[in-house]
Amino acid sequence: MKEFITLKEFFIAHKKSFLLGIFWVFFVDVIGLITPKLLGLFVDDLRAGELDRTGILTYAGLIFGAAIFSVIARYFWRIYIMGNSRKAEVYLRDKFYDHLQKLSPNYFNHHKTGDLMANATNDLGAIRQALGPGFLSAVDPTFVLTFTVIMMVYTVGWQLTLAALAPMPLLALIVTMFGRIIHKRFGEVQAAFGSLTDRVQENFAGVRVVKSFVQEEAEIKKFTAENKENFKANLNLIKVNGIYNPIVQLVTAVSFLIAIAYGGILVVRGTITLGEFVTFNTYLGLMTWPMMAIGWVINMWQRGAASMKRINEVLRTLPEINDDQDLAAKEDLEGNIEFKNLTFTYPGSELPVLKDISISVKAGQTVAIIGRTGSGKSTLMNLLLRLYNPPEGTLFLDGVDITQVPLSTLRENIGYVPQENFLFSKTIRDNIAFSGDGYSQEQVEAATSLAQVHSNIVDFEHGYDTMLGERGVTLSGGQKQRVSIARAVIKNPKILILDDSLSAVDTHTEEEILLQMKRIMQARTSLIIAHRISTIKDADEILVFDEGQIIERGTHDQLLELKGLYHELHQKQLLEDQIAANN
Ligand SMILES: Nc1ncnc2c1ncn2[C@@H]1O[C@H](COP(=O)(O)OP(=O)(O)OP(=O)(O)O)[C@@H](O)[C@H]1O
Repeated sequence: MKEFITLKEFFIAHKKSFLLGIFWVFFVDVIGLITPKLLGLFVDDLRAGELDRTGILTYAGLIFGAAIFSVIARYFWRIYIMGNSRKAEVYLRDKFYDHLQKLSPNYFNHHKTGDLMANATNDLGAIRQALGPGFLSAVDPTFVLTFTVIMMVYTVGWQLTLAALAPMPLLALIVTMFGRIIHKRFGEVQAAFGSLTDRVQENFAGVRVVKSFVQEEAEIKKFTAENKENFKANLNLIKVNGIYNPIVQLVTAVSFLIAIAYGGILVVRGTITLGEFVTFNTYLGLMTWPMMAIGWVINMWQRGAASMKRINEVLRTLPEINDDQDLAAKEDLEGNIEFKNLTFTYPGSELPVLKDISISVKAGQTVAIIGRTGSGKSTLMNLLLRLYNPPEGTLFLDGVDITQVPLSTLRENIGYVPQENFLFSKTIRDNIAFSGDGYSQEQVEAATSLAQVHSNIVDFEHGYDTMLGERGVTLSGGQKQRVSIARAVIKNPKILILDDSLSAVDTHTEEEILLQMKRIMQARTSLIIAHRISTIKDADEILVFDEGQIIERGTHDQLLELKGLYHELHQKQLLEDQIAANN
């Protein structure tokens, strides 16, 4: 139960409607006690021959009136109690999503999307069930059981009441025992579902790879196996529920057996009237549901608590990358970057990916990085964006340690074109204006013109309103790259990072983009990672990376003179260009 502390603020804010919900349950349960009493009096009056037509109609009218009150009150308990559970679900889902947005990229490297989706759907559903039907089924039976036992003793005395309720401790035992098994099996259902969602999600995301490797059949088989596991887990839960409910009903039937036998004898002896016997049995009937509900409630609360625990585990994960508490307010950056003897190892890895890197970039300069794949180029940019934490004292912006620059200032001042050009399933305009709502059409077009993609966009039937992704068109690799560039430059950033962002555009377009960029980036800093020498040859400084180290550095001409790796790459690319031209 302590897991529900996460919802403390919610409970406090909504205590009034919780109390109102409880009031309406109380009201319904009190009305529920009237009907059996009326029924008993009716039987006794009928037996005594004291009822005429008006008397019968009066009883019928009273019983009907009680039913009407009960119906109205039930409507209100539903509105308050179920309504609150829905509100709690919304509150928690917002909190959960909010927290996920704050977690570092590294968290998502180690947690499966399917599991997080299961948290956001199944777990939140189980919590809602606990707070809605679970809460109702705790309050309602408590009232019903208490009031009914009092009324039973009042009507027929304690002996018959005690005798009829004798099997109830057994029921409590069964309920607790089954509760544990059900809890365990529910956990298995959750795990199986998480695994299934994970497979589906990954499969759809990688559909092109699956098809190009002709793995449809193999994937279908794997899915079928997971689906069966999911089915088995659910069936195991159904089986235990299937035994549980009849056993509970059997125990209640024993109660009735005692009530009829012993109660019948008391009527014959004249200790109680027939009407009281009817009232008592009707009360006993009222107790069946609360008795069953005890198990149901325990079950539902256990599920809810297990789900809450899983959600709490996520909520209690602190973001690895966060602003220091006593951070000086710094709202702007000039764009001076300095890496000082930086050595970096990814969290959880053993070997460093970057070794003793020292680079100094003055505001307005363009520095380019080239090197073999896996040599640590993107890692350097990840650190500059503080997607990972660099060791203290190794990375400075305008002379301030990066850990002392507020994250919002840092990221708002960087225009980043990632290697994977992820675009959202939204319109092209919305994708470009992703970093803010206030961009005008002119600003969007200026960005796309710079990125040389404006003419492509206006050629689409819906122009800037063209939907991308699952619900729309698929852009070519080069178009995607250029839309990504437009998305970064529209921010007018102090620092622009292009991570292999021109690889899919032809050399002529590349030249155009670079020329335009040079114009707007004069007072800004650019870091360009590329594999093609044509992209970087005009940079103020070019760094050649190999196995996490800078092995050569200088301008294009200086590096050619060195006759090292850069020279080798240059020769290779010249040859490739010549072959392409000949073809
Ligand atoms: N999140 C991570 N956790 C652990 N290791 C990582 C992580 N990201 C990258 N690496 C490793 O760090 C090394 C450098 O990767 P990085 O992406 O920086 O190389 P790169 O030079 O940009 O390569 P490419 O030119 O292919 O993009 C690789 O060996 C890679 O496997």
